[in-house]
This record gives sequence, C-alpha cells and structure tokens, in this order.
Amino acid sequence: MEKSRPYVILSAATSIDGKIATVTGDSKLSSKQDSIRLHNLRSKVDAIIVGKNTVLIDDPMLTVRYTRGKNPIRIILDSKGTISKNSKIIQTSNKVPTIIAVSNQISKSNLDKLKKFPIEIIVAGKNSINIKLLLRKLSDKKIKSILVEGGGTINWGFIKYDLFDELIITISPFLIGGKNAVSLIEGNGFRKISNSPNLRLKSIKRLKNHLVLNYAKV
Ligand SMILES: NC(=O)C1=CN([C@@H]2O[C@H](COP(=O)(O)OP(=O)(O)OC[C@H]3O[C@@H](n4cnc5c(N)ncnc54)[C@H](OP(=O)(O)O)[C@@H]3O)[C@@H](O)[C@H]2O)C=CC1
Ligand SMILES: Nc1nc(O)c(N)c(N[C@@H]2O[C@H](COP(=O)(O)O)[C@@H](O)[C@H]2O)n1
Repeated sequence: MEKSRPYVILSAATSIDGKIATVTGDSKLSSKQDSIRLHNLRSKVDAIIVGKNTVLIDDPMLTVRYTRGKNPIRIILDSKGTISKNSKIIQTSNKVPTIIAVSNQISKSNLDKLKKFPIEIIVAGKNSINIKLLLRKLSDKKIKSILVEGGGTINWGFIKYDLFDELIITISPFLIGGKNAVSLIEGNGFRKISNSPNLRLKSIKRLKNHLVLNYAKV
C-alpha cells in the first residue's frame, strides 16, 4: 500500500446476482443486523465516500445511528458540483463535517451555490475527479481511513486504479436481475480475470440469511 493515501475499504450490500440496486434505484438490501454492523464500521473510519448518483437517488445521511460512535466526515464525489441544496447531506452540513470533491469542470454558479453552506470544497482533477489526487489531498488533511459506500461507478473508479485495501460485501438473500440494474462494479470492467486485483478471504460472517464477506488485497 502506498503511504501517500488513506486506508480504503470498499463496502456494499449486493443481491445474490451482484446487483446493488434495482432498475428503479431500490437498494435496501441490508438487514437491521447488517445495518448495525455497517454503522459500527462507519464509526471506526475517518471518512465515507459516495458518488453523486447515490446522493441523488438515495438521499443518504451517511451518519452513525444504529450504534454509538462518532460520525465520519462525509465526502461526495461530484465533478460539477450538482448536489441539490435540499439533499440531507447539504441540509445537515452544519452538523456533520462534509466535503464535496469537485473537478475544474464546476461552473462558477455551482461553486458559488456550494460556498453558501458550511462545507469544504476540494478540487481534484480536470474533468472527472482524479481519485488518486483526491486521496493524497485527504491524506494531507490527516484522514487515515475511508469507507467507500458506492455506487457501482465510484467502486470501479477505485478498483481500476487499484486504490483500495479491503472489500466488505454483504450478500443479501435477493435476486434482482435486469441489465440496467446497478451492479457492484459499473464502468468498463477488466478484459481478463488476470487483470483483477488478487483478493484473500479474511472472514465470512453469517447474519441469518445475509453473508458478510471480508476480502483483503493480497
Ligand atoms: N446496495 C448498496 O450497498 C449500495 C447501492 N447504491 C446504489 O447505487 C446506485 C448509484 O450508483 P451509480 O449510478 O453507479 O452512481 P455513483 O453513486 O457511483 O455515482 C457516479 C457518479 O459519480 C461521479 N464521479 C465523480 N468522480 C468520479 C470518478 N473518479 N469515477 C467515477 N465517478 C465519479 C460521476 O458524476 P460526475 O461526472 O457528474 O461527477 C458519476 O456519474 C443507486 O441506485 C444507489 O442506491 C449505492 C451505494 C451502495
Ligand atoms: N451496506 C449497505 N447496505 C445497503 O442495503 C445499502 N442500501 C447501502 N447503501 C449505502 O448506504 C447509504 C445510506 O446511508 P444512510 O442510511 O442514509 O446513512 C446509501 O446511500 C449507500 O451509500 N449500504
């Protein structure tokens, strides 16, 4: 692992067929027990990252609620700074530390809108967000551990550049199907299995009908 970036854990709940949301964006795959596990994990990391589609579709809080513990910093990857001011993330930015990562593509008007809220804006990249550069900037801010909570497009962004250390996937007892449903990993994917990162199964935990798989990069 490079020293210049935080420790990165990719986290998601999938159906048995590897989807993280249906075609309509329904994504509640975890059980209550698994959500408690997730919130416990959230309380142990310095920051959570999600993509802008996840904010648009889920309107998440990304806080610790099902257990006691500190809220991590919330980081949204949103090149053009299009996040809605009505989103829970923006509306609670006075209570939970929040960073919006943008690129040079952001318009002045979007930047001005974001600057009205108590959020930090980090510019990292010319077009899309340069994740490697962003991680370096987060490292400079003493952020040592990050939980990446999707969606599929963001997951691919971390996987394709080999910018993660661990993978924690809950396999939920559902079958979703549909070529337009969101997969754990979107994007172009690898052309050969030999291009995949090598993963070592660290643990399997059974939570009734859910299985929590924890893989580490070899
Ligand atoms: N079951 C689960 O565990 C989870 C399910 N989900 C589900 O996933 C779905 C959303 O996933 P998805 O549509 O893939 O979108 P994402 O949430 O992954 O967001 C993708 C967007 O992030 C922006 N982005 C900024 N920088 C980058 C970068 N370097 N690499 C990739 N993307 C970047 C892009 O928009 P731009 O170019 O404009 O910046 C891109 O379109 C939702 O339905 C949600 O419910 C999400 C998380 C967990
Ligand atoms: N681990 C996991 N299981 C699921 O079933 C999920 N739907 C998700 N989604 C991620 O968690 C966010 C919601 O967080 P809040 O409950 O609003 O705090 C969601 O936006 C995804 O990032 N994860």
